[in-house]
Amino acid sequence: MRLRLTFNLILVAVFVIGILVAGWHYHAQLQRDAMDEVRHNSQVLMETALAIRSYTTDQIKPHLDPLNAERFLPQTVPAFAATETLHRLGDRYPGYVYKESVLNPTNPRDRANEWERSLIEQFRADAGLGELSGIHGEGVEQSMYVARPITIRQAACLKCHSTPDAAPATMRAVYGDANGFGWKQDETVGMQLVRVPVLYPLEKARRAFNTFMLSLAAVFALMFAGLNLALERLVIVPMARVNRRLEELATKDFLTDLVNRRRFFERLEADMAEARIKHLGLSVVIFDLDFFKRINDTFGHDSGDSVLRHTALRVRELLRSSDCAARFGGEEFILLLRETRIDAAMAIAEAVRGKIAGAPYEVVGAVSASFGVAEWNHREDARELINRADKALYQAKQDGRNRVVRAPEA
Ligand SMILES: Nc1nc2c(ncn2[C@@H]2O[C@H](COP(=O)(O)OP(=O)(O)OP(=O)(O)O)[C@@H](O)[C@H]2O)c(=O)[nH]1
Repeated sequence: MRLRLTFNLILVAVFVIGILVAGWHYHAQLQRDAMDEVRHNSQVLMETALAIRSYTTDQIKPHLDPLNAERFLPQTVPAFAATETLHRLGDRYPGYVYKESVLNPTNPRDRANEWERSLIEQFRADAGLGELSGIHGEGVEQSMYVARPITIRQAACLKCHSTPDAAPATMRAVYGDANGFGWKQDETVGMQLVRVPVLYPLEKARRAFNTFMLSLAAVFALMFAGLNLALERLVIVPMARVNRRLEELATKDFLTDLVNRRRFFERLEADMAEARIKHLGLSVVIFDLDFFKRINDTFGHDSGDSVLRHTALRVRELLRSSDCAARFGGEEFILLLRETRIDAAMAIAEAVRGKIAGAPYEVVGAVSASFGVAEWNHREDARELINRADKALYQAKQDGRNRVVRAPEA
C-alpha cells in the first residue's frame, strides 16, 4: 500500500512538474505564433492599402482627372480609393480596419480621434519615425495596429490642401472651404492606420492549448493506469506472495502447520492486552505427549513425526477459530484460549486429552498426553503464566500422566 502510494505520489509529482513546464512553454509559443500571425496580417493589409494607392495614382487618376474639372471625383484620390476598398474588406472581416487618419482632413470621416491624434503627434515629433505598432483596445475590440506617417512630400499635394483659393472649385463644392487646408511641404498631416483583431488568433491559440493539455492529461491517465497495473502485476502481487511466505516461515511450525513459539508469544501478548482492557478471562493449556521418546525409539523418528502431525490435527478439530494452538517445542504443545475462564479451559483440555487418548494412532497405536491448565490473573506476565501452566503439566506427569491438572491461582 505504501509502495503504491509513494509510487503514485512520485508519478503525480513528475506529471505536474512536466505538465507545468510543457504547458508554460507551449502556451508562450502559441501566444508568439498568434501575435506573429496578427502582425503578418496587419502588414499585408498595410501593403494592400499602399498597392491600391499606387494603382489609383498610376492607373486611375490619369484617366479620370479631366473629368474632375466638371465634377470632383473622390475616386481619383488615392487615399479615398484605399479607404473605400478596404472598408469593403472590413465588411467581410469584422475588425479589419484601414483608415487614413488626418488631423485636419478634407473628408470629415478621416478625422483622427483622440488616440489616433496621439500617434500622429508622435510622428510629428520625430520625423525619422517610420512606423508605430502595438495593441489597442479591450476584449473583443482588442486589435494590433500598424501606423505609418502621411507626410507631404510632393508639391502637387498642396494644390488641393494649401489654401481654398488654390484648390479645384469642384472639390470645394463637395467638401467646402473649412477643412483640409493649411497643409505644408514636409509636414506630417496624418497617418495610415491598419487594425487587425487579435481575438480570433488568440482564441485559436487557446483551443490548441486546451487540446494539447487534454491530450497530455489523457496520455498521463493511460500511463498512470498502465504503470499501476504493471506495478500491481509485476511487483505488488509477487511481493505480497513472498511476504506471506516469509511470514509463514517466520511464524509457522513446518511439521504440524501450527504457529511456532515466537508467534504464540506475540498472540499471547496481544490477547493479554485486549483482555486487560476488556476485563476478559484468558487461559493457557500446555501439554506434552507421554513417553514420546519410546515411540521414537520403537517405531522410528518418521512415525514420531506422524504422531506430532496427527496430534495437531486432533487439537485443531476441537478449537474455536479465536483460539490459538502452537507447537511449543519437541513434543510439547500449547493452547491460547481467549475469553476463557479456568473451568472452561479445563473442559477444553480434557476434551483434547480424550481426543488424543481416545483413538489409536496409525502404526504406533495408543498415545496419551499430560496437561497443565492456568488462567491469567491479570497481574503476572506471559512467562509467569506459562510457568504456572508448565508446573501443572509437571504435576500431571508426576501424578501418572494422561491427565489434566489445574494450576493453583497465583
Ligand atoms: N520424531 C520427533 N521426535 C522429536 C521431535 N522433537 C523432539 N522429539 C523427541 O521427543 C522425545 C522427548 O523425550 P523426553 O523429553 O524424554 O520425554 P518423553 O519420552 O515424552 O517422556 P515424558 O515427557 O516424561 O512422558 C525425545 O526423544 C526427542 O528426540 C520431533 O520433531 N520429531
